[in-house]
Amino acid sequence: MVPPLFLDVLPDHYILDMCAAPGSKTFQLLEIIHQSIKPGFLPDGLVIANDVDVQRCNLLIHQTKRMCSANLIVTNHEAQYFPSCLSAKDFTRDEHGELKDILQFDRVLCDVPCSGDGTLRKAPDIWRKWNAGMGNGVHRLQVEIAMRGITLLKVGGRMVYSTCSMNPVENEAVVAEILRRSKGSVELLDVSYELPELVRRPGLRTWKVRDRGLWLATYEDVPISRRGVILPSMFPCDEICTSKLQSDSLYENATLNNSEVKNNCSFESGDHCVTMDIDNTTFKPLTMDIDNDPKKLGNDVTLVHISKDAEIEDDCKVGASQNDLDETKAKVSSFSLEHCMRILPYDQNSGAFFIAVLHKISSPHDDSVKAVGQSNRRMQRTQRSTSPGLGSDDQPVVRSSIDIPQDDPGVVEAASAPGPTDKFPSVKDDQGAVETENIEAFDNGEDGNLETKQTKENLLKHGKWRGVDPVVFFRDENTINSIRSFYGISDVFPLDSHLVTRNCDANHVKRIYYISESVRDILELNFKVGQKLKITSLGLKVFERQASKDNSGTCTFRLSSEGLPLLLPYIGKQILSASLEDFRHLLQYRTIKFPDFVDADFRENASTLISGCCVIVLKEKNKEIFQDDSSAIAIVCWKGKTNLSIMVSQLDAQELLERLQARFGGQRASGPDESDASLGASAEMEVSGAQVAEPDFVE
Ligand SMILES: C[S@@+](CC[C@H](N)C(=O)[O-])C[C@H]1O[C@@H](n2cnc3c(N)ncnc32)[C@H](O)[C@@H]1O
Repeated sequence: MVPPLFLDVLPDHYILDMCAAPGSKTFQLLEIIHQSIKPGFLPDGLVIANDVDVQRCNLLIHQTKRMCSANLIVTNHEAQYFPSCLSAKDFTRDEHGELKDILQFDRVLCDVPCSGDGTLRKAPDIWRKWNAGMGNGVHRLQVEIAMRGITLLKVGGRMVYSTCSMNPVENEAVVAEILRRSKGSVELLDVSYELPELVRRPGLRTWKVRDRGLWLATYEDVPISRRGVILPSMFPCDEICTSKLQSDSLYENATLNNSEVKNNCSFESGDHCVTMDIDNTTFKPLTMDIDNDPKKLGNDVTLVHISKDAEIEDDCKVGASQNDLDETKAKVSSFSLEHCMRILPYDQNSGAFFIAVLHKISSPHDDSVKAVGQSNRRMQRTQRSTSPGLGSDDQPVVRSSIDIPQDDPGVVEAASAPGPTDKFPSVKDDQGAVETENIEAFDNGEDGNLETKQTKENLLKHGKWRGVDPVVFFRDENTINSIRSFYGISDVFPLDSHLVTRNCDANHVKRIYYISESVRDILELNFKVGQKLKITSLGLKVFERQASKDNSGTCTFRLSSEGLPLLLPYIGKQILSASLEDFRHLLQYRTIKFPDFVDADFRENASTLISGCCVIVLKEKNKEIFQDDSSAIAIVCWKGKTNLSIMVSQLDAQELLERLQARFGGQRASGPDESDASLGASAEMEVSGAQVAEPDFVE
């Protein structure tokens, strides 16, 4: 997947994947932070993978299990209200004046929900379902999520905004709105030199908005009745504006007049936007002459030439009457949106998708904090008095997974119509604002505001999220010591304060998870601020309670397969190496009686292990055990009175057998499933001298 590749991720980065499920990009991000790390070590960074849909979160947890990462937290929030965990009461600043104790990220991936028209190739039913309203319907949410991402981004950090749509309303319009709102503290990066092998096309700087069969060139063309649905930010510029910083010939013939704001300009003429001296009746807008010759596209992203007085080339005339097109002239965005990337299916046989790479240059200025907060409140008051109410449009309504009570004023505000001079309305950005902090300048509200009515309702009294098991540090010393001693886990490997469970009752803990230092820091911050993070899953499952038929002398917690790669280099007891032949037999027959092992030494050593969980490592190159080799293959087993059984699922065992075959060759191994079915599942089979027997642990 391409978007994560533009994030320029390092192993020590704190990364937020805002809309992460089903997790293919999260997986990639985890791979990147882990890739240069030695076995038994963890990167300093972490990934927080968030999704509003709890079922999709579960899918993500399942998908990312294969990464065996202790550096992952999965959360379940509406991304636009993702908490920054700032405790308004007791925040502090470090020596550089940066806020401490606040959740901010080096990298943010903002792979937002979109209309998905770029996935047509693999989802052909989109041909039937698609309509222009789909893009218009998600634009607001996309901006809100992206703005939240910018707020949560550290100064100097990078955010990638991506969709799998080609609709400019979901793409360039969102990026332009981010730049407009951030007033110079965020820049759109030109990454044409990064990933040169990727064929990409430049972002658009001009487009029209389609609504109910009409092509709309400016917000002024939007019928009053549609202004709750079609927003100013959907247009290249919701005023006739261009950047005074842009001194190139593109705009040199335009008469710039900083003092005049015409055309119901809805936002302040700041650093990035000045108005042109125009008259609505006589003005011929600057238009773009986009060279669409595919041969000249590709890596060259500086394709946009603007010729004064040229007519807009509207490449999407289907359904638009010529009148529509003649009467409305599309505006040109003042931002360098050509730095965005459009990836088209036929350039390199992929899906179509859009990527913009943003860089946070500075914290927003204090005055912009007030301006944004005040203008939103002003706007909301206007809306309260002018709102036509819900249900007045035919666009898809974007709702969160959390049911919003009908009487919630925020919802009415969100769906109501902004007046022509209103900025883009934001839901619930008005509750208890603390206007003194820079962090909220980009915000739909600062942390206190983000704890919306809905989330407060879901956060029960004692810092516990409804429907989610609490996260608790596992500090039961007796159990930790018994685990350490049973498996001979080296003191070098820290267990204290790295183990968590999802059960407050230490006596009934079933699973214990290992968390990296970075995850632990976030968790401690989360406790400090009253558990604002709704954590669905975290860390790496390392130990599981295991009942056995004979409990004498054994440890009540077995090792988990997921956690084994991390613990392997530190395990000193209950570990043996087996020859390829015996290892294969174990995988094939799952339980083998000691006399049936081929290697006499292994037979002897296995029978003298303490009953209970143990680890069998595949012996290679005559080395006895080489646990700290990243290519070491090991499985969790159970030593019974008379036999050894693997604690690996049938499917995983089969996959491992296939990998062994690919790596070492030899006959393709078949599991008992593929053997003579007439023997029956309970029958003892003799294949290559190995016998299937009953395991001694309770499954
Ligand atoms: C394009 S998909 C993300 C794909 C994902 N990044 C991947 O690579 O597998 C968009 C995701 O956004 C989630 N979503 C929709 N609205 C959301 C919101 N308000 N906050 C967070 N996630 C949201 C959807 O559940 C969906 O999983």
